[in-house]
Amino acid sequence: MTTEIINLKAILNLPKSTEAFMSDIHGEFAAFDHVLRNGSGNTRIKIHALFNGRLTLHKQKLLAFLVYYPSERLQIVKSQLTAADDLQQWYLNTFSELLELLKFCASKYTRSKLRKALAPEFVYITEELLYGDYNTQDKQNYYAQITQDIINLNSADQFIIALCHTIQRLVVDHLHVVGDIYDRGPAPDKIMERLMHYHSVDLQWGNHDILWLGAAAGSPLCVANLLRICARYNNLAIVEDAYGINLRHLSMLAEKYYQDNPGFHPKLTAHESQPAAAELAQITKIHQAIAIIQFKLEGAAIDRRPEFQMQDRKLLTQLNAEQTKITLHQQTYPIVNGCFQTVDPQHPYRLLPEEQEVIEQLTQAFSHSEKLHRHMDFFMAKGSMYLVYNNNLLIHGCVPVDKKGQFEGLTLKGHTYRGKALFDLLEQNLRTSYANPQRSDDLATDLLWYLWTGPKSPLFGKRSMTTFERYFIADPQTHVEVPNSYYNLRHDVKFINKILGEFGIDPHIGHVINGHTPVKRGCSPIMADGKMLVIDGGFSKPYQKTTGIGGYTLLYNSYGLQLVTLQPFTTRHQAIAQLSDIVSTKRVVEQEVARKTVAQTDIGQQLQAQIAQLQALLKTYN
Ligand SMILES: O=P(O)(O)OC[C@H]1O[C@](O)(COP(=O)(O)O)[C@@H](O)[C@@H]1O
Ligand SMILES: [Mn+2]
Repeated sequence: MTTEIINLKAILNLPKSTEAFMSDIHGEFAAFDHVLRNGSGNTRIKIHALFNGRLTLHKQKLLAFLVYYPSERLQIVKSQLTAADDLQQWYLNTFSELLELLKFCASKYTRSKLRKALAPEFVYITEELLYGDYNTQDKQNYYAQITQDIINLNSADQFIIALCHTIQRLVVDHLHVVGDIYDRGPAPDKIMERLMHYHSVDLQWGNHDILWLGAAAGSPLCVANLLRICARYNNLAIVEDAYGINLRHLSMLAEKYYQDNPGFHPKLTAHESQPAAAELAQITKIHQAIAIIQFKLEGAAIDRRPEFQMQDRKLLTQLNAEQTKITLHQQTYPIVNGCFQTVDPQHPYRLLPEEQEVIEQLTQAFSHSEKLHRHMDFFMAKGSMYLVYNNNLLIHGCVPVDKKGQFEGLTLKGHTYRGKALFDLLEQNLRTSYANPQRSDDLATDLLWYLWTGPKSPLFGKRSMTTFERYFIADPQTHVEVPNSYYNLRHDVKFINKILGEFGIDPHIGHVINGHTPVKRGCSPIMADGKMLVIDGGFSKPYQKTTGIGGYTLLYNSYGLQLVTLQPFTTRHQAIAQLSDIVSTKRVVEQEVARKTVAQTDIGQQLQAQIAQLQALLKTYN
């Protein structure tokens, strides 16, 4: 027991490990993967600190890229070093550089934690090489023998790859993803797989993630919205190929009722090539079919849930009899790109029997997709509406408030839920709905759709979503989505202190960390004297025009908080070939006066409680 107390106390004195925060990855797997591999720029910094003066900048870069992409870089090196002796020398140099770097990265951790991070087959050898005493002649021969054996037994590449992966793993100890893994980009499923294999992660749900959780939970409203977005961004392959959901019935319905319509052509990013004509026509028709199903389902949900207070979003009722004009807030606008052929002016929200059949079949398919469930189970296990972690509050969107900063809420059965209670209510219902995918229009399931688009949804954070107006009305004024007052008020320190207090965080030391709203070019992601940080920097390609950068990562280590700005990522191949690291600047948000230790973290608190328990036990035994 005494040894355990000594061990725990020793851990408390180690420097606080590094947390990384990212958000709004929006399906951009390659960029996300690159940032994980380069430890948000941290690896380069460590290499520089360790090798400056011994390795040229170019050699440092080569070492960094070996750590990020070991297999690919090994191939390139081997194709360049054709003489056996040169390659032999490269292996020897590389072993020693990587071991030195590994030791440096591991200095914050206990030996036992490092052991767990090593590839099992190389644990013994690595520990011998790391902790050995190189000075004595016998030992030197022994190490020379080990390294030579690794090379002779053709294990050099595997050993290097294993060391690189361990370094990648040690540079960032814990990752937070503050929402919106899904939608717009091509590979959210790959991001989920990567996260499922990541050593330590938590997730806060974003409004887009809710659509996928909702689809798996049996919500036709979420299914329709997510399919519409996939069609809009030419990403239906995610649904069909990644998650194995058959869109044939939807496609047949679309083929029967819809024609070409420029308002429903998919949005393509600069590097994406235009789909072939037949495919383009098919996507455009599906896009219309599912949008109309969505608007019909939404009208029915609004009627079913007067407590959501969304009556003003029943726009199909505002069309004139010919469906050529619409009246909103006493103003009449012409309809552009109209496609209301399945909408009965007398009963605009009634689905055609075939639409009903299609959406039921699709909802079934989503709630039965094995792979989607694997990903969503992980989202449920690691995810939440908000997280309090080391005195920081992590929320994707906002805490809804009125103009004066008073918490606004949702009233259900006479009770108003606001502030933290609103988050807890919504999370509880989400968990209920996810556990009961066979229910499709109960309150818990409808609340998932509310999370996506409701006026008091903390994940949406705007008065109303103007999807209908964006498709069918030309006047851009109707497209404006009015943000919750939170977004004005969050620049103010007092307001942020109030939010932190609501979630039980000491306002003197805490921060709020948000994603969701891309930080526009020229605007600062650091607000309220550094207590409010917005980290949606534009991983999402369509939003890079607005932000001018490729994303942010926030790092929180023993020295304080730093914000890393990333340049747009092109492709993995190009990154490796040109050694282009996308980290551009690193800004210190807050610097600790003295280096923070484990004792000052949440884990430190738990360890202290354990120590106290052990000490009490020891006393009773003595
Ligand atoms: O860029 P698009 O595809 O028009 O989407 C716009 C919609 O996305 C939203 O901004 C929500 O997505 P974000 O969570 O990424 O902001 C809606 O408020 C808006 O209606
Ligand atoms: Mn969002």
